[in-house]
Amino acid sequence: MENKTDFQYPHTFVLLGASGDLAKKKIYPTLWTKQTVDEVKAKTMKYMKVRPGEEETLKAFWDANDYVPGSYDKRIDYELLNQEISKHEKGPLANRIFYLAVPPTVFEDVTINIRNACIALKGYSRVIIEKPFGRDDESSEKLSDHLARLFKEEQIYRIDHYLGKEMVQNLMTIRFANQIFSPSWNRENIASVLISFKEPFGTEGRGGYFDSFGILRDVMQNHLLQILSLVAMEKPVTLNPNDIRDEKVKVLRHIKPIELKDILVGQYVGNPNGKGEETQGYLDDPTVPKDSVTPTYALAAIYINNSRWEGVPFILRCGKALNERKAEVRVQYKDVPGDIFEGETKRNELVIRVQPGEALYLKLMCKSPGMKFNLMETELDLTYSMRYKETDVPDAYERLILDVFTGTQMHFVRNDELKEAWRIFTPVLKQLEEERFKPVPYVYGSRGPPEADERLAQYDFKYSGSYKWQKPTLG
Ligand SMILES: NC(=O)C1=CN([C@@H]2O[C@H](COP(=O)(O)OP(=O)(O)OC[C@H]3O[C@@H](n4cnc5c(N)ncnc54)[C@H](OP(=O)(O)O)[C@@H]3O)[C@@H](O)[C@H]2O)C=CC1
Ligand SMILES: O=C1O[C@H](COP(=O)(O)O)[C@@H](O)[C@H](O)[C@H]1O
Repeated sequence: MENKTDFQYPHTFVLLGASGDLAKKKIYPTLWTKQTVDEVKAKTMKYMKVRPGEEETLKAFWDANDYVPGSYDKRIDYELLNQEISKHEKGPLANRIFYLAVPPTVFEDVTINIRNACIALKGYSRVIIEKPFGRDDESSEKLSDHLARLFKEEQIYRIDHYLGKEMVQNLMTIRFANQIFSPSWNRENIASVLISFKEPFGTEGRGGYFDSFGILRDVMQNHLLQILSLVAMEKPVTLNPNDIRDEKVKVLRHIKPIELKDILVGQYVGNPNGKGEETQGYLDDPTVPKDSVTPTYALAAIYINNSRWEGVPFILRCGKALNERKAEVRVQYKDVPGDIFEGETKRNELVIRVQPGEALYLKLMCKSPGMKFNLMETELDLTYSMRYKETDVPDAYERLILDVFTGTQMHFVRNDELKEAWRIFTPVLKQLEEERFKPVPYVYGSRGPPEADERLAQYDFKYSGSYKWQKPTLG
């Protein structure tokens, strides 16, 4: 039987929303890393990572692009698109991938028109979709039902680009290919798990979109919850994508909907001593309503009601306009019982740094080197830039788009996962919005609202303040 993903056959990649922000910043640069239209090209060029010597390949890449203008809701335009694609489909097999980088308002029209006018006749048709997958359980289900009427689940690739990040993909390996972690990965040994996302910039004039979603929908309900499920799930039966996603769904089903008492929401205010953008608070963004209560920061404690995790807080924390860019997982072990070191021991912590600079480090206690018998905090450290100097870590979208070509759904969100995620978040989102719950302020460029550190302590995450890291020097 012929291999339908064989790259000798034409694969048409249709980017709906080619002139938009997502296309410009993520999709074209990804496709290139390996488009026509001078307009698209001009907008995109500054985001393309072009290495010396790749100029010819870049030219060939742009030459292979066509731009078909049209309306999202007019079938005739899709028929023209279909004709355009067909021109390139010589030979017996040809596949089509449709990337929907379009606003949610046109989503239904676009998918119906693709289904009615653009389905491949000589190969597979796959659709890649990006969040928002709805804004609550009801709207998400409506969208899922709509898609299910048009496409089979195996044709739908729901992107959560965090699932394409090196260290997120590494979570399963760290957990299930190392006997050292498996026996301690439970409530007996682990005090808390902290999963953080921090960005050092605010909405910068793009608050219009953000304001109707907020950080909980933008980051927590998807990226952070996906990471949580990989950290907490049971070992899958095999590496088959459905076996893995079965386990992710199972662990999510053990989580009750988040309650208001377990959530802290914040909104950034300008820093009067800052420079440029830093002086601007969220409400100063002209595209944001002046009385907006949309959170730009959130911390939530999630409990997994199963025998492995009962009582262990999984703290999800995310925010914009903070002091740094960072995404990481901190698995904090419990205090050593029966301490013989007069309270000097500090908790072990396994840190999985997703970005920037992939790293895995385990904080542990050692005797300080030398004659004394003092304890000191130190680490076992795997820093990717040091250990894997020659390896180019691909961008999340590069991996994920390649997965679509090859039909690998392991790193994509299945319909039932999405349903569970909305079940967990919808009640609290509704409550926050219906009560117009006021977020606590935090200063642009800070670590977030001071109240967040109090919450961390409340949820059994201990910060010692004494750990000092010495960056290894070469030689
Ligand atoms: N391989 C590598 O590249 C390694 C790098 N390092 C670096 O060393 C430095 C220190 O390591 P780190 O693991 O952060 O250890 P720390 O113990 O210094 O800090 C742990 C985390 O606690 C949070 N924190 C800071 N202040 C408080 C507070 N008052 N209350 C509660 N939480 C607080 C910070 O995160 P937040 O601000 O997000 O709350 C911080 O990341 C970091 O810059 C780290 O990147 C360390 C080891 C290996
Ligand atoms: O999905 C989103 O992610 C980006 C952050 O992605 P990263 O890969 O740069 O960490 C965030 O800026 C955006 O608000 C959100 O929608």
